[in-house]
Amino acid sequence: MVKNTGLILALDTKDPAQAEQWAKIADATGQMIKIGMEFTYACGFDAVARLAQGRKIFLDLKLHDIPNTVASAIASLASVKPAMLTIHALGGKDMIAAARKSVDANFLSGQKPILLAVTVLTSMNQENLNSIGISVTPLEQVLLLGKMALAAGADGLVCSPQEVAYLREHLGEDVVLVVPGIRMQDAVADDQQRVMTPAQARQAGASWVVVGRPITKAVDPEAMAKHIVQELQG
Ligand SMILES: O=c1ccn([C@@H]2O[C@H](COP(=O)(O)O)[C@@H](O)[C@H]2O)c(=O)[nH]1
Repeated sequence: MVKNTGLILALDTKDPAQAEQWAKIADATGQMIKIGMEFTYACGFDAVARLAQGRKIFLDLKLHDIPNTVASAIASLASVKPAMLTIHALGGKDMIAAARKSVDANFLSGQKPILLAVTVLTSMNQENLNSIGISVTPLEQVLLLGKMALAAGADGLVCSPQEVAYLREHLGEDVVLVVPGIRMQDAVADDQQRVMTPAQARQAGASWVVVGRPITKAVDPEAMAKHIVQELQG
């Protein structure tokens, strides 16, 4: 049976008023919001905390540094109480294990964020991988990093929708798979390379899809969010 897939709305803006307006769309459709580097660096953590009030947030800062630095950074994020948090799988198993330890030590039980490891960015294709010295396919690289990250303590993975069915086959039904790289049929992909539609991502087995521009740049963002929620419910 195909499970339902949740929608996470990416609030990629430097404007707190704009972010709040989009967050209200997520509230109205009962969805989670994603706050990333753009908003956090432009507006600061007080603004992140204000947006997070009464909401579930996915804090997508893609931490990637030496283990001690990542662990300390995660401790500093505890006050924001994110529901999900990202680190880069490319930081390796020691960094991921340190992130796991820090989540367990610094968040109250019941308030621990889902620790997600970003595998291969959805903006990368085979040529991009080759250019950084990786000769396997995106599919193989995502599985390799995914297995390593889960063994080191991550709760789930960020990958493209194109890898989801393969990961489900190899990693099982329970792993949390959060999936950006979502575009409507025949829409422009922007800087995304490995894309699928919301319905295809659901069919493949995504736990959550992350959608930004297809909603925020739509003529009617709320109507588009509702449409995507419907697609995700089959
Ligand atoms: O591999 C990744 C990891 C994160 N993202 C983030 O998702 C959204 C996608 O936005 P769109 O406008 O729908 O393309 C964005 O915030 C990225 O930072 C990703 O795209 N790929």
